[in-house]
Amino acid sequence: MLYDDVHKRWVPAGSEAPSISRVHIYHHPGANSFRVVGRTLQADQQVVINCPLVKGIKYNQATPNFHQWRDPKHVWGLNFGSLEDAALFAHSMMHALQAL
Ligand SMILES: CC(=O)N[C@@H](Cc1ccccc1Cl)C(=O)N1CCC[C@]12C=C[C@@H]1CC[C@@H](C(=O)N[C@@H]3C(=O)N4[C@@H](C=C[C@H]3C)CC[C@H]4C(=O)O)N1C2=O
Repeated sequence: MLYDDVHKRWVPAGSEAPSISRVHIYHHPGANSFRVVGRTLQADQQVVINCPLVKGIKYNQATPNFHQWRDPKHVWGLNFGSLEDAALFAHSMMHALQAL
């Protein structure tokens, strides 16, 4: 999800209706860079998030299954389908942020 600062509300990332997506953190070892990429599970595999991780990002676990962070232009929010997914993603995110 993306936070629409003008209307003060969360909106689904990507241009289509809200849908379940699979979100990965990709590591590029050569550049030691990380990127969060999410695609819808539907056939179209629309990319709904494609966010490079930069040093200093504060990953906020607002609730056990809703985590959020800011990049220069957006505030991203992930509503996890399970607490296990949330914990796993947070663990990977914290690892990435420490490696930067
Ligand atoms: C200093 C700073 O940047 N602080 C940021 C947070 C932050 C802190 C530290 C580092 C990075 C960041 Cl990102 C901040 O406070 N932000 C970032 C943008 C939005 C927000 C500002 C105001 C609103 C008020 C309510 C609250 C909110 O959105 N809560 C969620 C919520 O209302 N929802 C989502 C789920 C659960 C809730 C937890 C699912 C959909 C909707 C709903 O439940 O229907 N807000 C925020 O989080």
